[in-house]
Amino acid sequence: MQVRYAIGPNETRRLDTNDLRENFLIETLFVADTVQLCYSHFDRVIVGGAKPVDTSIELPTYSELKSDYFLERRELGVINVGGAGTIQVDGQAYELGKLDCLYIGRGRRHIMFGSQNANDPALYYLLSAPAHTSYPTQKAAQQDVFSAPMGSKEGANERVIYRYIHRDGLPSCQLVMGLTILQPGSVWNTMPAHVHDRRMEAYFYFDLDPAHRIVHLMGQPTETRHLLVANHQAVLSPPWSIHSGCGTTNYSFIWGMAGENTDYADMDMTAIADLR
Ligand SMILES: O=C[C@H](O)[C@@H](O)CC(=O)C(=O)O
Ligand SMILES: [Zn+2]
Repeated sequence: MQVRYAIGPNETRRLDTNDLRENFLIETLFVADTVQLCYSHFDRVIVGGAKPVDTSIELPTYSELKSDYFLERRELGVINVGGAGTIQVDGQAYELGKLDCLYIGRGRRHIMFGSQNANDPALYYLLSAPAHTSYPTQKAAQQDVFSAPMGSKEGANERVIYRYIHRDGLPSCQLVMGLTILQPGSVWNTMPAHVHDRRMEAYFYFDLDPAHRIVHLMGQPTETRHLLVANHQAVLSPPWSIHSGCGTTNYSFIWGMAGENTDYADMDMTAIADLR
């Protein structure tokens, strides 16, 4: 498991391209028959991916956690961005099609990730945060969750936002999680941009043509930086940072947060004209 320390806006403004990428970009989430994880000290969130191809894979525990099993003190949100698969949670099977979500509560010991077809493996995006209590393990299918169209063709940001884990959806201790799908011809996400100093956020970009890139904007609203991001890569957004992006074509992304509250609408907006 990689470990990333939390750094602040004063150090961040002095970083060059490589240092920015080493601190905030997670390049590799899917490696066949493994779990890849990155432990961030921003709200102690773990971001990762599991890609079972020829075999099912068990979520291991890690020496960094000093726990008997991964979810001893944590909760986990999972969204499948690949082919159909099954997740076993203490022997109970949950089938996840593409864009279905599973919330797994604190205290669940044995988590097994499987694919139905090795030629079209499941790709499980993982987001975990410390948890003070145990909420029920529940699946949310994409067609059953709250969704809202956002943006406009004129703004090049016509998109649909799906909320899975949040105050009015699947309950959790800290996790808030969902995804956004941009329409063909739309390229901008999250503009006007916002911060929420009470929560960190991670963006995971998917369904992006491998030849294309996202120009992801981060930093304080008046001190922005950018990261060039490829398909299946994730960005850590500190609580003090904006998170917004413009693609060279359309794409989708999973957003996920942890911190002070599970209120999706808690955002402090910045006017576009105030960005620097
Ligand atoms: O805090 C919430 C998040 O940044 C996202 O949900 C924003 C987003 O999906 C979008 O504008 O497309
Ligand atoms: Zn946000």
